[in-house]
Amino acid sequence: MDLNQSQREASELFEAQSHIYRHVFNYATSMSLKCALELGIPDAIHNHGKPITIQDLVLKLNLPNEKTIHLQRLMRLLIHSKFFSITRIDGQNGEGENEGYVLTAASKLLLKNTSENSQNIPNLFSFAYFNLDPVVMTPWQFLGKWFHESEATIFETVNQIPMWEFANKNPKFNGMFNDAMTSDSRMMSLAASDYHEIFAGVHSIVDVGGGTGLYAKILLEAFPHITCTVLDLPHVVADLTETKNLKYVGGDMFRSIPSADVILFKTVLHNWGDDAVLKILKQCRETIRCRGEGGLSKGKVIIIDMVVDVKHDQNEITETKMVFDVMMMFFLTGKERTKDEWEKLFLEAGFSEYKITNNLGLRSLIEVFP
Ligand SMILES: C[S@@+](CC[C@H](N)C(=O)[O-])C[C@H]1O[C@@H](n2cnc3c(N)ncnc32)[C@H](O)[C@@H]1O
Ligand SMILES: O=c1cc(-c2ccc(O)cc2)oc2c(O)c(O)ccc12
Repeated sequence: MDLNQSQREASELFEAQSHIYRHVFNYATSMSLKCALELGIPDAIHNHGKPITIQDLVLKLNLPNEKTIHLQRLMRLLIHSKFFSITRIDGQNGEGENEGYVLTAASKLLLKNTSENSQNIPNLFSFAYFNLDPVVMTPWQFLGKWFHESEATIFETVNQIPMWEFANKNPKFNGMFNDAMTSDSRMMSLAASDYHEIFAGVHSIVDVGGGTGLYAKILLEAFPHITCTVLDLPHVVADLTETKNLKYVGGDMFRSIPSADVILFKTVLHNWGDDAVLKILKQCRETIRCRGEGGLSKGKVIIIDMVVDVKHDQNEITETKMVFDVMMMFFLTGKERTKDEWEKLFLEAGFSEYKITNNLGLRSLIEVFP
């Protein structure tokens, strides 16, 4: 059927309305996901060991029977958002056909961190839980206000002090943030064994801003001959257990970075603006130069962070990288960088070459050479 001009305009506006509603209510999907995590739905489905009917799910979650229909509707949204899937179950004892919920790749990553599911098995429960907590979500309400104010970040507009200081003063926030970052680091175990070439000839690593050391442990498991020093702020590394080849140093990367064959920054440099990153990279360049003069291997810097690539990345990946970019800007004065933006910093800091490996999903591994 041919549409006339006014029908075409109306259709375009209805589409625009739908687009607006989808984005205005994006938070409803996030909050429904949070609800599923609070209720323990992924674990209940996982522990059932086979597709679970809505009736059994209500029982497992200890919910009142009258909430069955509400749970079913929550599940319908989360199935549509690819967090769960539904499959047919052949009825037993002549009960006829039924349907059961199963996990998807996304909900398998959201199982709670039980002892059965610990260490290096990827798990993003703590990451999701932290980012859906009111402490993290509330400041987003004040973006407009922040644009009129003089604080460097929205975190300061809302909490009066920068985030790292806040973490130092609030053990609960510090614990939740570190757990979230550790949970994000677990994903790295999926690619560690691909890095034989990258870590060939490497005997020592300093993981700068390495948090509680999970990524260091993943690397040491894959390359046991290496020794690793994790440098982080004193309140982050206090009371952590060292091993023969894993040491912790409490300090400030802007003051001093211990020397090593590899100076590693995993999701650290995107927390900072260009001036701060340049300062850190120049310091790394100097450390590497001095090692060369001392007859040691010159070494390299390894950065694990996002590289924004609108031309080649899928739309969903680009959107996520841009969300991280504004999150880094509003909360930490940081940014997600394009290849050209990274290159400019490397050259300005005195490095001559770099190589990007893309096998970490949203993140890339960048080797930077003197
Ligand atoms: C986003 S987290 C990344 C942690 C870890 N690399 C990971 O990927 O899980 C950034 C880390 O930088 C640390 N950090 C912030 N300022 C620092 C400083 N001045 N010196 C050393 N570490 C710092 C934080 O405490 C935090 O652990
Ligand atoms: O996923 C995150 C979240 C944060 C974050 C968001 C809001 C806050 O009030 C504090 C922290 O920070 C992150 C971060 O620094 C990082 O390097 C990776 C991920 C996240």
